[in-house]
Amino acid sequence: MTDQPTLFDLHSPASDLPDGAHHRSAWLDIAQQRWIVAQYAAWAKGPVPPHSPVIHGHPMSVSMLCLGWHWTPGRYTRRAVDVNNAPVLPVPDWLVDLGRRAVAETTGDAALAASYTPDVALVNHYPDTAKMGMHRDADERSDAPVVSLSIGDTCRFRFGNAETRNRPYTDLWLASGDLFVFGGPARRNYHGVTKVYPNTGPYDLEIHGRLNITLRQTGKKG
Ligand SMILES: O=C(O)CCC(=O)C(=O)O
Ligand SMILES: [Fe+2]
Repeated sequence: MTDQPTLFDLHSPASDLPDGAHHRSAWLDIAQQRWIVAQYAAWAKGPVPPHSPVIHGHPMSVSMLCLGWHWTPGRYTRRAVDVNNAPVLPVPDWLVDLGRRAVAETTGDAALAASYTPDVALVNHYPDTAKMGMHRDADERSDAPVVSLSIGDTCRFRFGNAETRNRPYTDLWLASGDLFVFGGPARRNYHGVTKVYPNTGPYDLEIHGRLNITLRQTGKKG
């Protein structure tokens, strides 16, 4: 029990975050979260099922579902080259709209929000013991922000600096419905998920573990 987040931990000060990184708690209400879980169930039926990408010979502990473009380490392709070579589903318009609202509300930059057109969504499902090592989202040519939505179990999220996987970094807790946006000077900062806290999500969501959606703009043409 000692490694469960305490009430104090859950209110980690957002002011610790570097410029360009923003955290909004409970940004999605429970009805929106439930609806997104239902969309996930539909996406997971295919044509490309969730899969664990292999990095340096090791499968990731998360299972990933891609919309818009398929991600494999280092590149985006239209077909799921490492799964079944089927074309991935498009990014739905409601998700693009949600991304624009997220950018507008966190950055206050209306022009940036209006031009934000995420063409890929990576949907990661974290079972109880899954983690994601410190990495940079660096396979996109565009500097447009990354918008991240969390649903289900709470995780400990580590947001660091652009140079190394090590300190300085900020640990914060992403709970169900939370929004995290990183762009501008923080767009290439290292980040990762160091722990998921089992059974901490809303009891009435039809998902076990944690779901995270990141929206990105690849900068790729057609
Ligand atoms: O699960 C998260 O909160 C972060 C996911 C992430 O960093 C990624 O998909 O690149
Ligand atoms: Fe990432």
